Amino acid sequence: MARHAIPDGAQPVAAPSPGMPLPLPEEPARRSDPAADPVAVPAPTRPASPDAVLIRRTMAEVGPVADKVTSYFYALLFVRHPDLRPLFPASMDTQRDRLLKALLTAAEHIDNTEVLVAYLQNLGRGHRKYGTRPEHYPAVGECLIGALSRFAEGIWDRETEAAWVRAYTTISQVMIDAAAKDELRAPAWWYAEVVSHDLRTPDVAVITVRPDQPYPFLAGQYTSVETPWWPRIWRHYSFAAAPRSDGLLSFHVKAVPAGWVSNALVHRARPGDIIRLGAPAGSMTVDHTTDSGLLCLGGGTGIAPIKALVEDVAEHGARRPVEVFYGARTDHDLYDIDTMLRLQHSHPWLAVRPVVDRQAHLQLPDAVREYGPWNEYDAYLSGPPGMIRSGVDALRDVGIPSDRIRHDAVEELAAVGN
Ligand SMILES: NC(=O)C1=CN([C@@H]2O[C@H](COP(=O)(O)OP(=O)(O)OC[C@H]3O[C@@H](n4cnc5c(N)ncnc54)[C@H](O)[C@@H]3O)[C@@H](O)[C@H]2O)C=CC1
Repeated sequence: MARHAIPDGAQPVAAPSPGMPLPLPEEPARRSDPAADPVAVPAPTRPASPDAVLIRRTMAEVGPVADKVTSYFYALLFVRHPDLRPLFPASMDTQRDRLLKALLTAAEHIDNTEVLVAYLQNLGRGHRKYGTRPEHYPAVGECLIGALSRFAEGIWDRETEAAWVRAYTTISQVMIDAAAKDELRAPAWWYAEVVSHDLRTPDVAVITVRPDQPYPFLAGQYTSVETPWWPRIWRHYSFAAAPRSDGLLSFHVKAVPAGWVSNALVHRARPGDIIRLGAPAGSMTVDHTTDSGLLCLGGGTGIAPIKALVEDVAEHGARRPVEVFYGARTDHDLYDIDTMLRLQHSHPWLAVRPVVDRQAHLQLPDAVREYGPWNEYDAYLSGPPGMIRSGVDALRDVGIPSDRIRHDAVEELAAVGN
């Protein structure tokens, strides 16, 4: 999927010790899958546990000074545990708010074990590529509690500390166990050689890489990418093709202002360069047990995973109707329209409708309302966060139930740093 830039994974968390804080968010959880996007799941209605009350009270207390808490936490961590500094990127800019976001997510779901565990397992697996080890967790926990107790001084007491210690202990154990299990079946990362680099517009490149060992994934998923020029800075990109027999993977990357990784990939990477890939993630995948139609909205480079989904349906041989709405600001930005039209030509069940903002005088989600009916369709959205939000609203309006609308997590998309 080559999603262009989805948020970047978190960096290593370091961590907890008996009782510490939480880890950083990592893989972008995409779409409305509880495991991927715990934030999307409604909070349970049963009364909060005493620990949850104390944890949420702490979060409310430190919320207004979140930046200070985060800076202090990292300062403590690096001063007390300098051996952990190399696990993090040289520049901590994009790293900073990841910790707090993870904390908020975990705190929000502290009583919702099923959702929290799925989220933390994903986080634990994703931390393998940072070199995070079980012995790092206590250090993170200790410094997290140190930072929280300082900035929540007014409400901090023994019970609050004990609640954080219990929560952090559980959190870190779930992450450690998930990483250990994953270690038995997959590498922590893959090296991949750039084999082609096709600059489609001045700022969009289609990049194809060859991983050093088999890379199993599903169409619609994404991965994390680290370039040799910005060590330990990882960004998420969707795979732009379904799994291929030659094992090659491709991504669509748009260079965005101040996007270190995206600019390096678009303007610097050349065949022969070696990048690193994290594990595949995301659940915006096709359910092959049904024969419902697929209604796909791809905005800009968000067309990448949509193309992978179309190829996936084609490979499964099912004649399911697939309708793709491909949105772009100008004709020129429809950089992959030829590929999509070729697919349409080969597959009678596929309809591709380009929607150019300036010509259509409307945006992608509005165009969908002019077609239909869509009640027999599953919907897939991929693109900028604003498009996902208004797209979900539009799709619900035309009668598609929420559980049939798939996309990566908007929170993560919004955090894309590129
Ligand atoms: N799996 C995913 O969800 C993926 C997401 N992306 C994300 O897609 C974005 C692509 O960026 P660009 O190519 O610059 O796209 P862009 O900003 O040029 O937007 C492309 C099209 O999306 C629609 N759109 C944009 N904002 C909208 C809004 N607020 N409401 C309704 N429709 C809207 C319009 O039709 C627009 O022409 C990046 O943010 C990237 O992170 C990219 C690949 C995969």
